[in-house]
Amino acid sequence: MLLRSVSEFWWFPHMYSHMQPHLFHNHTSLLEQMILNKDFALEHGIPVDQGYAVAPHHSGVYPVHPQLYESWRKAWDIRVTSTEEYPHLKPARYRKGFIHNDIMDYPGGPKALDNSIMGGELFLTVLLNPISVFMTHLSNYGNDRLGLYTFLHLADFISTWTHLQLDTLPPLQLAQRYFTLFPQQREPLWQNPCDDKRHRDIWSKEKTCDRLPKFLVIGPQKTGTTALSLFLLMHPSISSSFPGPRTYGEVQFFNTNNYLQGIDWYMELFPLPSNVTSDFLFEKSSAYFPSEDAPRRAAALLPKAKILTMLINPSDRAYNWYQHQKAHEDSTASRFSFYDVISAQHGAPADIRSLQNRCLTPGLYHTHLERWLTHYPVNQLVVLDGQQLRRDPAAVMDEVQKFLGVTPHYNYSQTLTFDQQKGFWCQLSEEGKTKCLWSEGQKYPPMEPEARSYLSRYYREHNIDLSKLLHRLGQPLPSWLREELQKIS
Ligand SMILES: Nc1ncnc2c1ncn2[C@@H]1O[C@H](COP(=O)(O)OS(=O)(=O)O)[C@@H](OP(=O)(O)O)[C@H]1O
Repeated sequence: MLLRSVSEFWWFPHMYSHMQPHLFHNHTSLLEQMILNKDFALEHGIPVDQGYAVAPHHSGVYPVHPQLYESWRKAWDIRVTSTEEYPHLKPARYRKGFIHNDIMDYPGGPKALDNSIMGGELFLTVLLNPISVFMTHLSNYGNDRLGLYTFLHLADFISTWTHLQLDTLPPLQLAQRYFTLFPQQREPLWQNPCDDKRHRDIWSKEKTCDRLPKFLVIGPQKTGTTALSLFLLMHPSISSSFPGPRTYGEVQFFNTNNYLQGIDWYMELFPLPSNVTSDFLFEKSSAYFPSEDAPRRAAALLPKAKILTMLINPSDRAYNWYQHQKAHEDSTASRFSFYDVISAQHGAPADIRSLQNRCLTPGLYHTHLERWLTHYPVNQLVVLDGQQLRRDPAAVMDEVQKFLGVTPHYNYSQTLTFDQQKGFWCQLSEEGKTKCLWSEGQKYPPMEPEARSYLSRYYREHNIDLSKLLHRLGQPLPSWLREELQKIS
């Protein structure tokens, strides 16, 4: 009987029966189940080209199960789903859409019917959202008579009490309209699937949130973050991410398009800790510090993480960075002197202005720290002194251990040694060998006085703001900042 009326309803382009995709870890078997269903549909002339699917039990869409997205696209060319519950489970009117792997997910409405038609939650959902999607289950609603009742009355109530005009479109067009209305929602904001039991329940049992970092070293670049990472890894309870692909060993998840790969991609880059409570995973991506996106995204996924930042005099940082670019044969850095780059004015060629921007902007420490502090509480962020790390790394590492609360206490003064030839502190192995970061010491000449005084002036107000911020945070002023402030007075 149903097959005779195929043009009257939409087929369920999913797996055979009502299977939950997050229970299938293996992509191939998930796909097989979908193909079984599709073969059935094809055999009986049921249309399968609508590009729209809903996940049974809301499983696999959010928290994202990449296997589902892959199979959906391969088997059914799914382009849109209205499976609900992203990223906040309640209330319904606050739900948002997102796009992952080119599949659009936009929010649906309540599953359960309550007394919310007449001015309640259901009514508000329609009133406050230009687009609402509702699903009903034949079996849930007394063969859907209750569903019919509810929506007829809802429409009635809305047309009686408001000037809203109700309209409808097929799923794909509706989703397109949705993301035109809310372009800012196109990008997902990943949250920790283990923070909410309801999310955990519809997440694969083979995945674990233990593979997420407990702290981040956020940079900025050229302040000594690689040395800090090397020293951190000497601690028996601390491990880092594996080297990220294509980003010079850094993961760069929160600040780049890597973020769009999803959290499975991110978690794969971490080892499984042997002891979840005492092991500390971290990653260092020094471009996180000045990133507009990183603090918001990091705080959504890792709200409890500790944030380590290392600062040196921003003028020195700019100079080190420029020399680094030059050593890596950046064509603009090779053609223009440091002074030319930092002092370029508005009308200067675009390439030099772009290099200038990348060189100077990370040094606006106060601005970037304030951004991190709008997303993380003060006690989760520490500002380390990069100049002190160069002079007395054991003291900095003691401060870091205390801040992280990592055990056992590791004695860095016995395991770090100063290499006179290289001019840096290096790791001393048990066999008495030294492991340094660079094979040679610094190769470039000191900064010219003209450039230094230009930058001192350039960063003056920012340094004053930074000192006020550190004061507010109860964190000591690094020596370089004191020196810069003395120049002002
Ligand atoms: N112990 C030790 N060994 C080696 N290098 C040390 C050390 N402590 C601090 N530094 C300083 O670190 C500077 C490089 O900073 P980063 O590691 O943050 O650079 S990067 O952004 O990751 O490329 C690097 O800057 P350059 O000298 O300009 O290369 C060093 O001055």
